[in-house]
Amino acid sequence: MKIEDVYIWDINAKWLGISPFQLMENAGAGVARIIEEKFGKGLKVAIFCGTGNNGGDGFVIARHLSFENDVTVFLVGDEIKIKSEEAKHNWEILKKLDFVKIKTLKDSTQIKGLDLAKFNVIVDALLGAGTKGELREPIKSAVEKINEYSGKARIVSVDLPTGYPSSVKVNCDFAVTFQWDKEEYGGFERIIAKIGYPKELYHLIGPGDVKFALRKKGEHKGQNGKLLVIGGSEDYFGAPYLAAKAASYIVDLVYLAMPEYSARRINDPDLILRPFNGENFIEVHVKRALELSKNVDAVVIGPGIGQKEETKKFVRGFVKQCEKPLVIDADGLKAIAEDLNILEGKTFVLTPHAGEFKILFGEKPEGDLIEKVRIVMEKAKQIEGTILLKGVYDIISDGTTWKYNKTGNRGMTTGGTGDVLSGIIGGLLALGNNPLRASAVGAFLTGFAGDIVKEEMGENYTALEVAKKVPFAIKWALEF
Ligand SMILES: NC(=O)C1=CN([C@@H]2O[C@H](COP(=O)(O)OP(=O)(O)OC[C@H]3O[C@@H](n4cnc5c(N)ncnc54)[C@H](O)[C@@H]3O)[C@@H](O)[C@H]2O)[C@@H](O)CC1
Ligand SMILES: [K+]
Repeated sequence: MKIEDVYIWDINAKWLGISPFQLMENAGAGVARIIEEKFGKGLKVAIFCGTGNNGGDGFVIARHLSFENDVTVFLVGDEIKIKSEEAKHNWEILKKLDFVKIKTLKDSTQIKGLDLAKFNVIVDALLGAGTKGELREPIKSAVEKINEYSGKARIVSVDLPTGYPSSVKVNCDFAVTFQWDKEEYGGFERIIAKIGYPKELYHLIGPGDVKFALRKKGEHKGQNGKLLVIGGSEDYFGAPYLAAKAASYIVDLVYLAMPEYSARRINDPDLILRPFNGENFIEVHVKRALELSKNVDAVVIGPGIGQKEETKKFVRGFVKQCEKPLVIDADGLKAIAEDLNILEGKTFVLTPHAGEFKILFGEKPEGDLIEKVRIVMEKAKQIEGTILLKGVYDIISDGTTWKYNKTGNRGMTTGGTGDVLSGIIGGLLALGNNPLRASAVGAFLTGFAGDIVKEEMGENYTALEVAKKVPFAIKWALEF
């Protein structure tokens, strides 16, 4: 696992209601259990704690070990610097215990004079994942003190050897790392303690994914994404409009390419209209559509584009030559279903519901979540692209991994929510997200926007209302 994944999962775990108190308790209990398993009981243990949450884990370890061992806690730093609620809570408990000795070490001279010879286990709970820059005093002296006993006592680091990855770091026998071994870690022995994260974190999309997908890049117009939406026909003008409108809340610029006939009905200053002559897209339009695509970061094609034979040829012609990441939706899916080979070598997302999935792949995704996942993954692997199967649970796979989404409600069966979804995915692709993340976050945000609308007006709403709540869904996630 990467540290980036852990950042996302921490937020999603909180969203599931898993509290920092639970995690800290499990972390501390896990380390204490491993220490007793490895070294037995009746130990003399020194636990060096910092004032952050790594230190908080140390307070919990002290309590767990105190039952059958002789424990001394060295708090390195001032008690008033213990900031987080969970660390403070565990510190207050510790202070009530008569059988745990506590010594506060506020400066390095106190640390330098310490004699630790009587301890057979030293726990390093000074600093962990929150370390910034070179070690400062008095932490630095505490690290040096611990290292004096390297080879004499068993040294166990909590999460990370304090100081890692710099050269001044605790020289531990092993570190107890939580839940996942991170790819970035190396050069010290690690034992993993699970701390109560459920399997959902691998697959369920939450606000952590959104935060990660929406980090702003530039300060200039156009640096935060340019999207082209191609859709509309003599029969439909609302569908491409909804896709473009939704995307306009995510990227800096949205170009909306539509047949002139229906483009005349659009009057929205947030969008840049690019009308094409006639009533429907036809093959001769491919060249100009490709030119437009050169100026953007991603393209959505399909909403309301219709199913005329000429139009389907246009879609296939465009997709085949387009070099930008693509979202192919609605009637666009029906056009490419006739020749999936044109997708070869492309970066793309297909967004079918179950019926469109059957048209694309000749098989209806049925069964429970796991069975549907199997089918979606298999097809994604086959076409070497990303598929988002829309449903009560949206399922997303790029053929290698899969995600699912549970936001949304019954009201979203209203026409046009699929167009909003494809617009948002397009926007997220234009921001530089990979297709899996763009689709996953797109599904989450669309459903969440729908949930916000439902809160306000019940289940009888329309897709435009969903699009307009997208910024609120994003704001909620970013502030989570
Ligand atoms: N979900 C999570 O995030 C979990 C985190 N846990 C623990 O929480 C730790 C992270 O906690 P925090 O974010 O509070 O960070 P840390 O406790 O690792 O460090 C923060 C503290 O270190 C000080 N500090 C930072 N850089 C320093 C430097 N170079 N020299 C001296 N002092 C420095 C800061 O002023 C602050 O007091 C993890 O390593 C792990 O041990 C566990 O409780 C399990 C769950
Ligand atoms: K540590």
